[in-house]
Amino acid sequence: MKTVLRIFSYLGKYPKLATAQLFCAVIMTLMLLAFPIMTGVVSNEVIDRGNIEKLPQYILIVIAAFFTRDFFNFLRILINNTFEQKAVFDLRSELYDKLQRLRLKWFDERRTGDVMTRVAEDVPQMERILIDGIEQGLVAFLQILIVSAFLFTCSPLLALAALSPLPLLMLGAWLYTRHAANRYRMARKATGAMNAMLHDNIAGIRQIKSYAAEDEEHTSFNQASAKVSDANMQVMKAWAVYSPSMSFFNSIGYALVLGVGAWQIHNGHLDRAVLLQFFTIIWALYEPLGRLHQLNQMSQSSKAAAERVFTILDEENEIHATEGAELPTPVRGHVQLKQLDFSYSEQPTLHQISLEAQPGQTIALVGSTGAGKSTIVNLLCRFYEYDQGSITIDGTELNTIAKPSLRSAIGYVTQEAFLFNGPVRENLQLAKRDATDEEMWIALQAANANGFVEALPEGLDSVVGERGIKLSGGEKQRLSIARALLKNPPILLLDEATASVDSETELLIQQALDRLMENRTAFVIAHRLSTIRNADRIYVLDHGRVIESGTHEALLASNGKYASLSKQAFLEE
Ligand SMILES: Nc1ncnc2c1ncn2[C@@H]1O[C@H](COP(=O)(O)OP(=O)(O)OP(=O)(O)O)[C@@H](O)[C@H]1O
Repeated sequence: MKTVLRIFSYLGKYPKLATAQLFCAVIMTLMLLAFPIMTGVVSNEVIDRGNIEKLPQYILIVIAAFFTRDFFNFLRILINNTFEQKAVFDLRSELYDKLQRLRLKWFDERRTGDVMTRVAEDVPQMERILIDGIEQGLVAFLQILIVSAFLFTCSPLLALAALSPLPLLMLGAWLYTRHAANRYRMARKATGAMNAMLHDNIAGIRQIKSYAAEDEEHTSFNQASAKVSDANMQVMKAWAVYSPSMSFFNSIGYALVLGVGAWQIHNGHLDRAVLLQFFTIIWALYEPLGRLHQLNQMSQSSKAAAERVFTILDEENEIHATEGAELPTPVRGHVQLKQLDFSYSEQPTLHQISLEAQPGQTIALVGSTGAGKSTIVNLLCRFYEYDQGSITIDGTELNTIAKPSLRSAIGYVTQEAFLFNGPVRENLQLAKRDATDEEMWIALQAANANGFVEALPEGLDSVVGERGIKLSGGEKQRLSIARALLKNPPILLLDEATASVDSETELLIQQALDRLMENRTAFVIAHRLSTIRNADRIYVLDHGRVIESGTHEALLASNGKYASLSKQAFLEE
């Protein structure tokens, strides 16, 4: 119930629309009474008393009432849809905003396809209760109230007969509702899992093809898909029992009204016209009951979807997502890590890391795979919160700085250059929203990327494809270097790409990187010997600890881990 009430709290944002809907619903429902009332009048005035001249005006009144009802229904549908679109938009926007502020750890533990299902499918699903809650629920509820009141004024005994199936209907609804939420939860979960698999497989379509794993993946997909079908079948089986049972209980009401009405007429306690009126309006009592059952079903489904959406909305934001200390400007770029400990889970990943970069220095991080180099960079970006120790930038403790302030001072060039599926221009403007074409060309030139961008069919407006699929590895790297140059941050984090490119491209990339590192503090997860040689200081990591540090020459001379690493292939020139 708490979840349903929370969904309804979204109504509060649009009180005018909600009131307008209510108004339309009341008018519409009142107009329903015109026909049975006029039937009674026609029966008395025209049929019994013979006032035939009044018939045309009575018929006109009936037509006018039907017109008014349908006109207000038209208005209600319009208002309802406006409301629906606004509410779905708001919620999706709130959810997206939240997603962007969640801790990275949260994403590490989730499947992208499932998160997408929550935004794209669960939001509209949960909104159905808002939309139909008003459209169906409100109208149905009003209709039941108004029609019942009318029936009681006509004949209390017949009205009681008409309403007698109500306890059975309520019992049925309660029985259905008790387990429905769980059935819907299973269905939403299965859909999320299937979409997660679909997302994974499409992202990895090259791997699937290259390993000729199409058939196996198809089988796995079918298994996930069958779970969705099974879960939906459970939902529909319960509905198949519930819906006709409720319809049967309604029908008992008709039989009772007929029996009690005929019996009363026989005993002279009831006018025939009243029984006639009952049969013209009684459908308007049972029809909304049917809608309330559908609404019950919908509210269970909405509830299950809403739980998945609210789980995200209730997650804690990453710390200092928007507020916190500001870095004193201009940022000089003095970065210091002192006795830093960190773990992703129970296993400790970094132990007692201490290192320092003076403003403008290049620091190379080297070490075998899994040693913790990327983790240090992740912590400098504050993608994760460190457990113990300290990181300072120009003397300000990193874990007190507001993320926008921190991240505007840091440029991060990842090993695999990630480009969004849009034009070159938009990919560059990610670094500087108001960058002019001239600024972009200067950055592209410095990154040795101007040549190939000029050669693209639409220059800056050429679309690069998903993850930059339409560009070569070397081109993507240079574009991401241009992006970092455009941002011009005082501190640079660089994870050098290991993928080999031809020597000409290598030279172009090396020049671009040299320009990028110039005049700023740079932490480089270095794979190229040239970068390492030029570094002011090299820190060698092993199993999450700094085991050596110094210049290239000094470290070679000490003949330790660095010397042995430098003989291995990953420190290639
Ligand atoms: N998001 C994560 N969640 C849990 N553990 C992680 C995560 N990222 C890395 N690790 C673990 O932390 C350890 C250090 O990983 P890290 O990526 O920092 O190493 P690295 O030195 O950059 O290695 P490589 O050169 O292979 O990229 C590894 O044991 C790794 O399995």
